[in-house]
Amino acid sequence: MLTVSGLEKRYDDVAAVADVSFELEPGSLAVLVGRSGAGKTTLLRCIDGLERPDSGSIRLAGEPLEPTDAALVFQSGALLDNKSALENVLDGGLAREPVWRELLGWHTPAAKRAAIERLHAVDLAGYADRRVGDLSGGERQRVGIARALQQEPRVLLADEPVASLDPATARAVLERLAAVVRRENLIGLVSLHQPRLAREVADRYLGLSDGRLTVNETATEMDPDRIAEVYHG
Ligand SMILES: Nc1ncnc2c1ncn2[C@@H]1O[C@H](COP(=O)(O)OP(=O)(O)OP(=O)(O)O)[C@@H](O)[C@H]1O
Repeated sequence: MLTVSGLEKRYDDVAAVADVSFELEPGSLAVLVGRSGAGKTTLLRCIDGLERPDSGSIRLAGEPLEPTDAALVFQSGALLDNKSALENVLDGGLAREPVWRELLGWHTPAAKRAAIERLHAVDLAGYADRRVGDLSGGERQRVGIARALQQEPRVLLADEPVASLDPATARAVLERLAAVVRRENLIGLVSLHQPRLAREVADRYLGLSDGRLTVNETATEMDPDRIAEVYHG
């Protein structure tokens, strides 16, 4: 269980995240919704350890969440175009390897095997040697997911992971992400701007408004009108 309690992050006089508390279960995908500026990115960055909250706590199974417990899916634009899909995925795991390996860019056979499995998990089994710059937007985004999985996270986070994709590709990428979360019993939290896609993958909705948590409901508790309201209100 991921337990966020009383989380607060301020930028000068703006509370980007204000007294936010919720719990998320392993094996389920929560969709984070809210208008532009509601605090979604800030919340995801706090959980990933990229921002230091001003107060509150983030715990995993009762222990403080370590930075290596969570991985944020890289935006596809942040991948290295001149490297292969496999190399981009392997780079995701570098933080877990000794510094000398990181400096030399050497990877163990076990890390390579794991990276190939990650590519397989996102339906890119035959793409290991393909240059990322030559892949489609949806394929690139799936490399981004595989790269995050290479960190062996228990919490998988993504900020607008399908924003730049056409609807059919966006659905395929999200379905793959949801399948991995469920199969590997991860705690998934993804911000999404598209209500229709959210309906297809969400196990739970978390809604932010001016930094405050205004929605925390399971997908089965939410009727379609309410989902529309959450997105527009
Ligand atoms: N580094 C920063 N310095 C100052 N203010 C910031 C910073 N990052 C975010 N903010 C402010 O915090 C609030 C929340 O921003 P955040 O990016 O978390 O919202 P968001 O819901 O992710 O928005 P969007 O959907 O547009 O990405 C906004 O008022 C924003 O201007």
